[in-house]
Amino acid sequence: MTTAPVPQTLTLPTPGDPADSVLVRAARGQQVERTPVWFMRQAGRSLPEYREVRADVPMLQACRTPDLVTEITLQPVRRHGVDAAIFFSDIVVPLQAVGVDLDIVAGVGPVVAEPIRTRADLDRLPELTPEHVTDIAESVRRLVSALGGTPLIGFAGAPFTLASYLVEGGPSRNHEKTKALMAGDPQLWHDLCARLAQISGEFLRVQVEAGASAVQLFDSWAGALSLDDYTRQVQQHSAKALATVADSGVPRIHFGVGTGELLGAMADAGCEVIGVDFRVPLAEGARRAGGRHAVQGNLDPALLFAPWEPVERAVLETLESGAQAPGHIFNLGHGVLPQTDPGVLTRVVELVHERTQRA
Ligand SMILES: Cc1c2[nH]c(c1CCC(=O)O)Cc1[nH]c(c(CCC(=O)O)c1C)Cc1[nH]c(c(CCC(=O)O)c1C)Cc1[nH]c(c(C)c1CCC(=O)O)C2
Repeated sequence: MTTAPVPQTLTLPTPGDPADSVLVRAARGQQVERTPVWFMRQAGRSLPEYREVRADVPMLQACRTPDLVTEITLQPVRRHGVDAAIFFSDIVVPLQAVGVDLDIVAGVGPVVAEPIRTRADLDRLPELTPEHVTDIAESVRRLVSALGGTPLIGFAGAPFTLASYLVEGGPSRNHEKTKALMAGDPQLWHDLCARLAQISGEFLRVQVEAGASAVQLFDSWAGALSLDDYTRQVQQHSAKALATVADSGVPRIHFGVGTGELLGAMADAGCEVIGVDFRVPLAEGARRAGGRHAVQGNLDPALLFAPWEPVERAVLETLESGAQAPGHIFNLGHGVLPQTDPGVLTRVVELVHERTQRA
């Protein structure tokens, strides 16, 4: 056993062109000299340097302050030497930007003051324009220049996951009000999702135009749906959000949790990479997606609390499974848990790089 490594001091900006980075090439299924690795929620409470800068600043205020967004986004890149930065923001930021009264409550998640459940409620939800999020474009531009050859991943929440927060009024285990609306008033449901697709798609476009090298659409809670409901009620709206940035040529990653039954339908929504959670082996995920997509994932984030040997074994098994897909971006099967030892994350990055390095 070696001791936990000291945080690396990676010098930014790194050399190179982010459009030609290992992350972007792996996403396109092209040859790479090593398997790229980054972690969902790599910026956040697992890092002491994050807790320090966030100490007196509410989450949404931090997301709208370019100095803080830039610093927090770069923290895990400097510390872990990951192959991509993910833009520090939240899926509810564009909703707040168009005027939805909401807050992110620590330990709970997004809480919406006036949930959207009627036609009149929907009429109060405007479309997103670039003017709503000039600070987001500014943060992205600063990051792209600070990162150099390291790609920045932009992101947005998918219509279903955003609708769940808006309709329920906050986090939900069963999504019962959302499913009741979907079944009880299909026209209102589709109109709500169409508005959310516009908002998500535009939020992605703003980030891509400011220089993001890839995007991820988070449909975190889509796994709560049957394949039939997903296909009839949700897929077309996620497809519309993803199509907004299709012409840009940046790779699109599509991810949700518990989506083993939905991977084919999510792949068909229009993406280059399918995110696979820890419940489905990557090779099987690639097969379910139709055999043409690169995969991203999928180490169980809870496993990082185990001793190093089983962690190492699982990383190697993940790499072996991922090698059978048309391309592999190493990640966790969901976000980094707040109590995770960041030293273990750094060791995972080193292990992935060491074991996959090719001449
Ligand atoms: C469902 C969802 C949300 N937000 C997001 C999703 C999709 C990803 C997923 O499935 O986890 C997306 C998100 N939220 C955040 C990021 C940052 C980038 C990164 O991955 O490093 C990303 C990509 C920051 C954040 N978003 C949030 C935090 C924690 C806030 C804090 O540090 O106080 C961070 C770093 C808050 C948030 N926001 C949301 C939740 C459930 C929570 C957690 C609440 C809690 O446990 O306190 C909604």
